[in-house]
This record gives sequence, structure tokens and C-alpha cells, in this order.
Amino acid sequence: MVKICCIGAGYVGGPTMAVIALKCPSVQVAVVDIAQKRIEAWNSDKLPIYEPGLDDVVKQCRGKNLFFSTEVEKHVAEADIVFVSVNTPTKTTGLGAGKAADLTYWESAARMIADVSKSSKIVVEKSTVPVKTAEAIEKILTHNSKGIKFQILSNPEFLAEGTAIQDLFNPDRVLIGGRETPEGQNAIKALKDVYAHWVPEDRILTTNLWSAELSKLAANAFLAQRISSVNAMSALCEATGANVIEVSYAVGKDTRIGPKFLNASVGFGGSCFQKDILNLVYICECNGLPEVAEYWKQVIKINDYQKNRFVNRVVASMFNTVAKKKIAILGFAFKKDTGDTRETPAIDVCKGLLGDKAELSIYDPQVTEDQIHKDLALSKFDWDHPLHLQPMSASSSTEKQVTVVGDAYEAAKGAHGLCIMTEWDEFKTLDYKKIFDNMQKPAFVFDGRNVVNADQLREIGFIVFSIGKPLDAWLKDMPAVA
Ligand SMILES: NC(=O)c1ccc[n+]([C@@H]2O[C@H](COP(=O)([O-])OP(=O)(O)OC[C@H]3O[C@@H](n4cnc5c(N)ncnc54)[C@H](O)[C@@H]3O)[C@@H](O)[C@H]2O)c1
Ligand SMILES: O=c1ccn([C@@H]2O[C@H](COP(=O)(O)OP(=O)(O)O[C@H]3O[C@H](CO)[C@@H](O)[C@H](O)[C@H]3O)[C@@H](O)[C@H]2O)c(=O)[nH]1
Repeated sequence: MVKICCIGAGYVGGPTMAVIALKCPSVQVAVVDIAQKRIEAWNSDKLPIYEPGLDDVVKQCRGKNLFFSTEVEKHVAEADIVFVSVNTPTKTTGLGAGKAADLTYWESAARMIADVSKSSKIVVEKSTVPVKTAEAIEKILTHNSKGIKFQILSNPEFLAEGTAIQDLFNPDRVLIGGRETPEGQNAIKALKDVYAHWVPEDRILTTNLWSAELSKLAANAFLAQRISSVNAMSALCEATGANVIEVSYAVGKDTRIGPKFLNASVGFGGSCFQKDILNLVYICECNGLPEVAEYWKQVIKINDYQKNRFVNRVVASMFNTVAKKKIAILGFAFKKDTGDTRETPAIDVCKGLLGDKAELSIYDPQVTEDQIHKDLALSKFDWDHPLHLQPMSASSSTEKQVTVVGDAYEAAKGAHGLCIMTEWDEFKTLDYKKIFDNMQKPAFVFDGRNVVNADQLREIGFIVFSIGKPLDAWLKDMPAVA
């Protein structure tokens, strides 16, 4: 029986390994983590992450061929294939701070693998890492290996949160990079055999190590670039009377461009896009390619511009001040169907409004009150001055300005304005007449996700701003400065 161990029971390690266990009953899978609470949650009825379909998959295999454990060393020692799916955040201090990937967790996992291994192993990079990381990992493993052989593979993960199970069941492709030696090719084959249990052979791509590592960063950069492109267009649409929905549709009909990932929004969030592009920028700079670095940096700059533009629009529309005004925030997660708030645009928008002394009433169906307060208490990372990351003091007024409530109607009660930050389905079908009746007048809706029917809301009496759509007369009279 092939034994797999995955180090890191997070958003990637948990769902990925659960699907491998489900699709490969003959493989034993152990997911290990140093975070005891996380492992306890994986072993309970309330999993540590919200992901449609995940509960069902875990229930089918947990205790049979899927195990969650804190006994990291034991399971690593026993495994034939070790996936490493630890977090690789952006460095906040030292060389490359604000851009480079922090590989501390990866390096400590690699050293531990070398320490505890008594038999040969395939070590798989599942985390997103800078191109050439496998070379460094190989050095750590071989210099500490006591003669044991390791083969390193790069097998980046392309799942998106909210659709992780669907993406894992039916991936566009599985990418495996390895050394071009006979041993490297054998290792590729062993991993390919695992995926071949459910992924058609023509969707399993094999490449050299560096192509696999770089393809992951490139894919995220291309995806994020599409969003920044359409968001840049949304600003021009608002200025000219064009409608970004119509423009995206027309542009996406060109089969060379395609229709996906062209939804204008308040900005992209999530733990990956910004981190991976900054990492790419850093790698370009280190390789003497400043023009290429500058090109990709623009994707992030437009994303920041889009979030600022949104805040300015809200404040400008409401007579240039939101001080002491209640604003309802609908949605806090970075996208629907997840409780994840990492880099969610809602954080920047809320902070912008709090900076203008607004009082926020926030509702999200999956994000806890505690998480929202934590997210709003950290000051924004200053990329130009990376050493200045300071949590705001606990006594800061932010907590007093923020209330977290249990539904959208409560959030909107008595509010002057309502901002939609996440495209949760339930926001499409709210009783907006009831909401309007309970709000201050004039009542504003700022739709950061283009989920509401603006015409219907206008008939009710709302003043509506939708990203990239023709502006109400009111908004034209109060132009926001970006
Ligand atoms: N979140 C996504 O949708 C997604 C998708 C594709 C790729 N990725 C990449 O996958 C990697 C993991 O992302 P994530 O979102 O799952 O992160 P995460 O923070 O949810 O999970 C990482 C886990 O690794 C654990 N860990 C860290 N060091 C460890 C060690 N030495 N031993 C045991 N456990 C350790 C942490 O406790 C944590 O639970 C990142 O490189 C990310 O860029 C993420
Ligand atoms: O047309 C679009 C599509 C997405 N978004 C936003 O972009 C962000 C990221 O969305 P998405 O890519 O769906 O979710 P992630 O979970 O961040 O997944 C991305 O990042 C992962 C981590 O690397 C990769 O594995 C995935 O392939 C890649 O899609 C979210 O804030 C979305 O609301 C838009 O604004 N407009």
C-alpha cells in the first residue's frame, strides 16, 4: 500500500488529500500539522475551513484511509511520498521584505524530513514557491540525508477556494515537474499513477522542475492581470457611460480571449494573487529584469487603485463625509463560498471608511466576528516601508466603530449606505424594499460585485453605484477623486 503524508493541513493540504484518499482507496493518506487546534477540527464535525462538498468527502474516508494527526515525524518517516503544503507568505522583514516568499516553514519542513527519514522518499512541492526552490530543497535534503535518496517533484495546486472540491475532482490539468534523470522520471511516474486514478492521462502534464514552479506563478499572474484589466476598464466605463458588463461580454466573445475571469469588482483578494505576483516581481528583479518586474507590479497597483476608488466613491457620494454615519457592509470574505478573509478587499474598504470615521455594521454568512475584528485591527502592510508593520493598539477606536451582526437586514437597519463586498448568492435575493424602508434617506447602495439589479433598486428609491456601470445623476454631480 502506497503511503502518502502531507505536511500542512490548510486550505490546500486538507481538501487535496481528502480527494486523493477518496479517489485512491488503495493509498493511505496522513495529513499532519503542527497546529493542534486545526488537526482537532479536521477530526471533528466542524472542519476548520468552509468549502462546499468538503464535509462529504472527508466523512467518506476519514478513519479509513485518511487520517489527520499532529504526529508529524512519525507519519513522515513512514511515507513513500511526502507532500509539502505549508504556507509560503510574503516576507515582512529582512532581505526581500514585502515581495519575496518567506520559505521559513518550507525549510524547516525539509530539514525535518531529512532528519526523520529512514527510507527513500519522493518529496512533492505542493506549496507555491519561487522558481528554483526545488534546487535549494534538494541541497537541504541531500546534505542532511545520511545516504537516503530523495527525489523532488513540483506539483503546484491550481484549485480556487469556494470551488476546491469541484476543481480537484475535475482539474483543467495536473502539472508535475521533475528532474530529467531516470530517477526523476520514475518519481514523476509514481505521482502520475496516483492522479491517474481519476484524472484523464492527457490532463496530466509533465515538465522539468523549473517550468512547473514558474507555471504556477505565471498562471496566477495571468489570472490577476485579467481582473486588473477589466477593473481598469471599469473606471473608464464609469467616466464615459459605457457598461463594463457589456464590454466584458463583447470582449470575451472573442474566442482568443474567452469569457472567464472578466468580472469587474472592487478588487481581487485572497491569499494567492498578490503574494504570488510580488514574488514574481522579486524574482524578475533578482534576475536583472526590472522592466518585466514593473510590468507585473502594475497588476497590483491597479488593484489598490480600484479599492481606493471604491472608498472615494462612497465618501464623495455621501456629501464628502461618512463621519458618524452608519454604513452596512455586506460580505467580508474575499469571494463567495469561503470563510477566508486573507487579503479580502473588504479589509481595505472598511479601513478606508473607518479612516473617515464611519460606523460599520458588518455581516458575512461565513466569517466570524472575532476574525473580522482581528483583520481590522492590523494596520495595512506598507510595502515601501516593510519594517513598519504594527498592530493597532487594542484600545484603538476601531472596535467601537465596528459592529458585527447576524444578518443583512440588521446590518442595514438605520444605515445611510450599504456596501456589497462579497458576491454571496443571498445578497441577490434580499428584500431590498424592506431594507430601504429601514434605512436613512437618501439611501445608498454601493455594489462592489455587480450582484444587484440596479434598475429595480432605483425604482425602490435607492441611489445606486455599480462598478463600471453608467452613473446615476446624483453620482455624476458628486465626482469621486481616485
Ligand atoms: N489557498 C489556496 O487556495 C491555494 C491554492 C493553491 C496553492 N496554494 C499554496 O499552497 C500553500 C498552502 O496554502 P494554504 O492556503 O493551504 O495555507 P494555510 O496557511 O491554510 O495552511 C498551511 C498549514 O501549514 C502548517 N505548517 C506550517 N509549517 C509547518 C511545519 N513545519 N510542519 C507542519 N505543519 C506546518 C500550518 O500550521 C498551516 O496549518 C501556499 O504556498 C499557497 O500559496 C494555496
Ligand atoms: O472575474 C473575476 C474573478 C475573480 N475575481 C476575484 O479574484 C479573487 C480571487 O478569486 P479566485 O481566483 O476565484 O480564488 P482563489 O482561491 O484566490 O484562486 C486563485 O488562487 C489560487 C491560489 O494560488 C489558485 O490555485 C487558483 O487557480 C486561482 O484562481 C477573488 O477576490 C475574486 O472575487 C474578480 O474580481 N473577478
